[in-house]
Amino acid sequence: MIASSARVSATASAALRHSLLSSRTNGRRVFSASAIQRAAQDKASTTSSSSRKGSSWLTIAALTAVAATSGYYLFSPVEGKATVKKGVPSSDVRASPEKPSLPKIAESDKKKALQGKTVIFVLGGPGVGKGTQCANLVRDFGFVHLSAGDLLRIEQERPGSQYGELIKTHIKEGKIVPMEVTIALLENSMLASGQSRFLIDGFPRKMDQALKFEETVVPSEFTLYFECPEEVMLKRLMKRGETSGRADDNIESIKKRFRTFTETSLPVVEYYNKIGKVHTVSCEDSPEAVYARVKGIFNKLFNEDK
Ligand SMILES: Nc1ncnc2c1ncn2[C@@H]1O[C@H](COP(=O)(O)OP(=O)(O)OP(=O)(O)O)[C@@H](O)[C@H]1O
Ligand SMILES: O=c1ccn([C@@H]2O[C@H](COP(=O)(O)O)[C@@H](O)[C@H]2O)c(=O)[nH]1
Repeated sequence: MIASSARVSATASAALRHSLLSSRTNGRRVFSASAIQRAAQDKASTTSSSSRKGSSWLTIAALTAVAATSGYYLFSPVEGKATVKKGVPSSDVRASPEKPSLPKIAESDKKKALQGKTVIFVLGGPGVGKGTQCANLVRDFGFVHLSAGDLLRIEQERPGSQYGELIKTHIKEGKIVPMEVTIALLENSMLASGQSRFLIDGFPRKMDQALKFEETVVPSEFTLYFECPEEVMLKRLMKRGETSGRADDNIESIKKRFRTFTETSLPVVEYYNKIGKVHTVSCEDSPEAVYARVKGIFNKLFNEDK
């Protein structure tokens, strides 16, 4: 059986519940950077057992949340260690002295905080229904849903983000954003949530991302793969595009996304399939019918007859 969720303080989980934001696109829920920061700050402030700043992982969660919103955590590895150094990201030597100083987050503390976390990768072509099904799993199985695409869109719009422009052009072109950005966003969100079970939606999209995430964050339990013919996904995306406001829900971007998925992301599914770590679900039917299949898989794996 797969590990169940960790205990979190009532205040912290209430803060997290209240701070979950609905995305503009299709009602799916994700942690926004500011929501994570608020929740983590509440969480850290309720922790009396933390003997000194930076010593408990709850504090780490708060720091990573601050880092997530400041962008400092991204691209700041020091000699291979993901540390935050005196508020100056190693890639940004122009950082001004008035920027806040962030204490170091030791790799070993991060590792400890992430130990035993359950991660399920949710993959499938663009518009197959990953977000729709993840929402059901959040409701019924207490998972935290982290959509890599949504986290990137939030980062793209964060004032002052040094990655905004890069993310924007990659998304429009259906290209894959450099993995350092996406992995940092995912890892920060996992740490800040303080929760134990994660659905990582739309990631990894490339083999190197898969290997890096499993090596530096946490190995995945399995991949939930949603299968669907391209013409069905196209129809869904075009319909969603009528109201989503997404820069990539248009025919030109959709074609590019399909190509990237087939050429770059499908090999990830094939890799996990070869080692027996994929559950495939056909997605042509109604959302309810698809969920009945998904639920069947999760009921067996998590031994919870919902
Ligand atoms: N089984 C289904 N039948 C019909 N429409 C569906 C089904 N599942 C999802 N949809 C609709 O299709 C659109 C795409 O679904 P959703 O956003 O969940 O896909 P996604 O895989 O998360 O997309 P993306 O790859 O862009 O992240 C949405 O408008 C959603 O309401
Ligand atoms: O790991 C990831 C996830 C997403 N992207 C980029 O975002 C868009 C949209 O992703 P959705 O999953 O459809 O929301 C995707 O086409 C990529 O450009 C990424 O680079 N890496």
